[in-house]
Amino acid sequence: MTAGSTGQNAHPFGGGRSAVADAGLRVTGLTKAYRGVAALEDVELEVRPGRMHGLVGPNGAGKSTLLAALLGLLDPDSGSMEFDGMALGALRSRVPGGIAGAVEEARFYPYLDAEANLEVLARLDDAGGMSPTDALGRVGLQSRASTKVAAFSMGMRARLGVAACLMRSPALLVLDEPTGGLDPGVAADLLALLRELADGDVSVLLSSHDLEAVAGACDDVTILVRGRVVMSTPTQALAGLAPPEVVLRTSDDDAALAVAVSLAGVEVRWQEDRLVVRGGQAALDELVLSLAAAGIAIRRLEPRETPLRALFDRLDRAPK
Ligand SMILES: Nc1ncnc2c1ncn2[C@@H]1O[C@H](COP(=O)(O)OP(=O)(O)OP(=O)(O)O)[C@@H](O)[C@H]1O
Repeated sequence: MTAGSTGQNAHPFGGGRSAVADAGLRVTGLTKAYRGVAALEDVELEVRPGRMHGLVGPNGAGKSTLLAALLGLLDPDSGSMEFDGMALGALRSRVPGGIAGAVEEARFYPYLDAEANLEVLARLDDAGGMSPTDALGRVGLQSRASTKVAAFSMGMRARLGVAACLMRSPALLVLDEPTGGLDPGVAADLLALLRELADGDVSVLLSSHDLEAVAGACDDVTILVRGRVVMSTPTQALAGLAPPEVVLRTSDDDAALAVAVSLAGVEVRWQEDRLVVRGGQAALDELVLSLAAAGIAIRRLEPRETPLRALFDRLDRAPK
């Protein structure tokens, strides 16, 4: 699917939006089923102005369905979607200050250069926003304006997709898996670009199944599992929600087990021939000090998973 847009005249790009009551995006009770099978169930989502918001969930969680509904590419069965306090359905005019984005990857003519591709879009979709040249500059592709898109890497295509959206001067940029298929370094660069936009005047809503990457870049995260929101929180609050499991190897694992079970806040179990412990940072610090005091040397203390992965797995396993 290609870029879609909704917008309104009342709050053009930039100035004045913060004064709007109910500013930003608010989704309430959104439901969508495909042939009777629920893809979204009673979804609530809020993206406040100037924030970068990650929508995270495993495959099939409903992320693309939700973003497609926001971009007007499919109709939900029920619920409401409002932007700056106005129903999205009523905002399908192509004017600055609305929502722009892409579900699935943005597509371009491979035999045209980057600037020509954006010029085609500008002619088709006179959004009155940034010029192709300015949009290319904004995403760091100014030196590639005359390069045919056929020669573009996936990272450059992703940036060009962002540039296409920026030509609509959106207040909210909606991107489905923008880092999907990108090498970690390229993905990090793209997230840094989106972060810059969010630090400017474009709120960003992006989907991903990489909770770590999202948590590192976004201000807020909403976790969607099987069509339902299971958590929506500032990303700072994620740390410590689910302490990770840690593999512990010592000079005397049997004695270490006895020490660990005696400590509050530490869960310990054997997994095959290894000790696996789980606890918050303070509890693990206490374990380390207690092992040292008992004359037990620590040979390995290594997370088996990141805290966010632990959280994600726990939410994914939770009963419906
Ligand atoms: N056009 C469709 N027809 C029927 N079922 C669909 C359609 N699109 C999505 N679904 C189903 O709706 C559910 C949510 O799909 P969706 O693509 O929104 O999830 P997602 O979180 O974006 O997954 P992924 O990360 O794999 O893209 C899935 O069970 C999917 O099979």
